[in-house]
Amino acid sequence: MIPLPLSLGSSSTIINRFSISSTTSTSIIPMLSLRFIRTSLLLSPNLLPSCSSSSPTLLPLSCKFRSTMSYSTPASSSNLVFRQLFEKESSTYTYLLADASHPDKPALLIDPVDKMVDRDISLIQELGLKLIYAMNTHVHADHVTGTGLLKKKVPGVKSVISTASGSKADLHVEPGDKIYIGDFFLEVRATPGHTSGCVTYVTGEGSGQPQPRMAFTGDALLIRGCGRTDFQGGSSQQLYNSVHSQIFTLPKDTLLYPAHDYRGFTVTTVGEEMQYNPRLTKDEDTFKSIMENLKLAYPKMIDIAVPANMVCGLQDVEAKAS
Ligand SMILES: N[C@@H](CCC(=O)N[C@@H](CSS)C(=O)NCC(=O)O)C(=O)O
Repeated sequence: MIPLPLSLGSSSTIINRFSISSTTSTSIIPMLSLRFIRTSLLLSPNLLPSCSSSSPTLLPLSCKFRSTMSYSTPASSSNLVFRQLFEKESSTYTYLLADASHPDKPALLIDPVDKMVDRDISLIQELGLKLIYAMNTHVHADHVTGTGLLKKKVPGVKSVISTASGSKADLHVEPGDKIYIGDFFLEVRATPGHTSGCVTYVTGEGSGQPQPRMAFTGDALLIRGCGRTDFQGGSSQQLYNSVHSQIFTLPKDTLLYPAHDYRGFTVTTVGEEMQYNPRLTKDEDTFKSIMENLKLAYPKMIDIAVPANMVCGLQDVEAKAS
C-alpha cells in the first residue's frame, strides 16, 4: 500500500481509499490514502460491559469484558472508546468514536446535529480527545448537520460525506474506502435507497478490530424499521437491495447503530433484524408495497435542512459569501 498523504494539518490520522471489486472488502487495491485516525470507542453508559473500571465512561485499556446483555459494545475493543448521543427533537443519534490510546487521542463524530454541537465539543474536551472528522451518513432531511459548525468551532476538523450525496464536504468517501482511526478503521458501504447517497460505516474486520463489528447505518436500517424512500432520490427497490447485500451479509452478531430511533431503542444486531424487522424480512414486492403505504408526513425541517446540509449545514454563511 502506497500512502498518498493529503494536507490535513498536523494530525496523525489517515484515511485509506481502496477500490473494491466486489461487495465485500476482501479484494482491495490501494488507490489513495488520506490522513486519518486511531480510535477508541466510547461506551454508552447503558451498554457498559461487565468489567470493573474506576471510570464510568472510559474503558480501561486492558479490560477484556464480557457482556451480560444480548446488545453490547464490542467485546474485544479494549482500545476503543464509543458514545451514543441523542438529540430529542429529531430523535437523532450522533456517535463519537476515538482512540484514547493514541498520543493525539483522535476522534470522529458520525451524524452530529447543529444544535448539539456545544454538548459534543464539551464531551470531547472533557475526555481529552481531538476531533478530526465530522462525518455524515447522508444528507439529512429532518435536522441540520453539525459538521459546518464543528469545522468553525474546532480548528482542523474535516467534514466527510459520500461522493454520491452530491454535498459539499472536505472529504468525499466512496464504497470500499477505509477510514482509519489508529488501529481501527471504518469501512464505507454504499447503502442507497433512503437517499441516493446514503452510506453505512462499518468497523473493520480482522485481528485488532472490535468484535463484534459495529455498523452505523444512518437511515438505511432503523431498529425494526428502515428509512422512508419517498424523497431525495429514495427507492424502495434500492433500499431493499442495499440492506440485504451490504448489511445483512455482515456477521449476525454485528451491532447496528441507526441515525434515529422513535421508540427508545438504542442498538440492534444483524441477526435480530434478519429475524424480526417487520419490513425487511418480507420479499421485495411486499417491502415495496409497505414503503408505498407508510403515509408519513414530510419532515418538518425538510425545506431548511436539505439545502443547508448540501453545504455542511452552513447555508447562511455560503449564501452571504456568494
Ligand atoms: N416526524 C419527523 C420525521 C420522521 C421521519 O420521516 N423520519 C425519517 C428519517 S428522518 S428523514 C424516516 O425515514 N422514517 C421512517 C419511519 O418509518 O419512521 C420530522 O418531522 O422531522
